[in-house]
Amino acid sequence: MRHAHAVDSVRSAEAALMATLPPGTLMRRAAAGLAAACGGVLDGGVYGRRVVVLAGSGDNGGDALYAGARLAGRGAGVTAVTLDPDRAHPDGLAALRRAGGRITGPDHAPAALARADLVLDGITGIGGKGGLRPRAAELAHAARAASASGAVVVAVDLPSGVDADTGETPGEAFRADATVTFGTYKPGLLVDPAAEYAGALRLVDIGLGPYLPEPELEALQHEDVARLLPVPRGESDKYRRGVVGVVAGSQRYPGAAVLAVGGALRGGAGAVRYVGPAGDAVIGRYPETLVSAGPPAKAGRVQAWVIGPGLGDDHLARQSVDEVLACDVPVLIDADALRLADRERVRARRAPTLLTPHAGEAAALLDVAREEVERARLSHVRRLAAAYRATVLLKGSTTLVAEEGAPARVNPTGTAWLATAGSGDVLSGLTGSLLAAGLSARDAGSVGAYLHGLAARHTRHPFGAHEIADRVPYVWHSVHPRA
Ligand SMILES: NC(=O)C1=CN([C@@H]2O[C@H](COP(=O)(O)OP(=O)(O)OC[C@H]3O[C@@H](n4cnc5c(N)ncnc54)[C@H](OP(=O)(O)O)[C@@H]3O)[C@@H](O)[C@H]2O)[C@@H](O)CC1
Ligand SMILES: [K+]
Repeated sequence: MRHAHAVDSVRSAEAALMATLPPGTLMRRAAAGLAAACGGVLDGGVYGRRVVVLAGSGDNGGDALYAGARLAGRGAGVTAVTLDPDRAHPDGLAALRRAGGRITGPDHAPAALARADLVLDGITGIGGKGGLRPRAAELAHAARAASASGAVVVAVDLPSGVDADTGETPGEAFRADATVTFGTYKPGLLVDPAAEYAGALRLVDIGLGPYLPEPELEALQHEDVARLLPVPRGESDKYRRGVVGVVAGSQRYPGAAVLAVGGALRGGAGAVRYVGPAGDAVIGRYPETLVSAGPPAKAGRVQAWVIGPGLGDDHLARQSVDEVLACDVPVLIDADALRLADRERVRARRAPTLLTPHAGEAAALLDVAREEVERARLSHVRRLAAAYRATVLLKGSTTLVAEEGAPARVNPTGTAWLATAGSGDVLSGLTGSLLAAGLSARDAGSVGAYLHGLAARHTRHPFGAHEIADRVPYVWHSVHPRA
């Protein structure tokens, strides 16, 4: 599992750890890890390469200057550009001077950057507030130009200008090829739009671990998913493995039913029961489906319901949403059903409810503009989870799963190729199937998003949504070969 902690937690852990160590130890650890990581990103090694350190006035600049000193010690030509020469980290400057580095002011930045092989962004880290101020923004522009001419930009702890806690980018920010972060990930490194500025992530262990509280955010890795995947046992039969009911599709959109059932068949439940008017299309593609014309209340027992893809909003759709919400089993609410599900009824449910909106649907439920949700995804997914007292999976470039009282989850496997018609229908079926197989709403949401993203990454693009469903068994096997 990858963990991300809020700035306040990092600061408290740092203070507790620092009290046990000689002064300067943590910065030395950070700088050593940073310098080693820089060596790794420079093809052909450090010796003789031109490094430009952009140093702000806080400890983030200190880290960058100390790392610059180490790189100079390994034979790099290092120039530090201090944003404010009178306030730059004095010990860091002294270390760099001793190692043979040059120190200059912002006026000389364009010339230095034009020849750089490597740029270290040490303007702000977790102490940054708001978008970059004008002089720092100019350096970010100059670094972008250097990057376009082939320099590698490495952000120190965070790309300067992104919000560490929220993943928001309130103004100008650095764009990095890689970010070397210290002690723990920060939410802003994992959540878009900021995550897009961070490039490849590298964590340097500085010993904070024992002092960190519960994370703000976590991201499942292969081994976590392998542990959570439902695996049939010797005594399993199709009912014990779980039956997932799918209420989807309409005369107008039969394809949504086919895609949701396609996802559901690949999510580990023992059987898929389809309820709705698209039974012929579903059976034509997936003859193993148990089909009934409806309504859901008469369809027979299921361990979880998925309702919404292509459902429409006619009388039948409303009745189906009512009946499904009345069931005492987990329910996944997607697409059209999000609009039809009464908030108070969802809040009153005792069995788990999982809402799976994209940004536009989440915005409509919260009565805000879509751009607001996209700008601050983490806070909006949390607001929605609180408003509905439910688990919420917010789809998008970095899919998030939130539930009150637990760390939010961010999906690390997403790809922009998933922005294709019907992709959400497959996800809802797949995730509902995991619910029926016994996973909690939070686990089902995050495992569903993980497999869905991974399947897309392993499908040749451009692809149609049904191909994602077809690819799930392959990635399931790659995550858990023995299951
Ligand atoms: N915690 C840990 O465990 C460890 C932390 N470590 C390191 O310390 C870093 C935190 O250092 P920090 O607290 O000194 O703050 P930092 O990020 O340098 O920023 C403050 C400076 O930025 C400026 N500034 C602010 N906003 C700005 C803006 N929009 N645009 C432009 N400038 C802006 C602000 O200016 P001021 O407001 O003072 O005028 C001030 O000069 C952390 O990220 C990590 O790298 C490691 O060494 C080891 C362990
Ligand atoms: K930085």
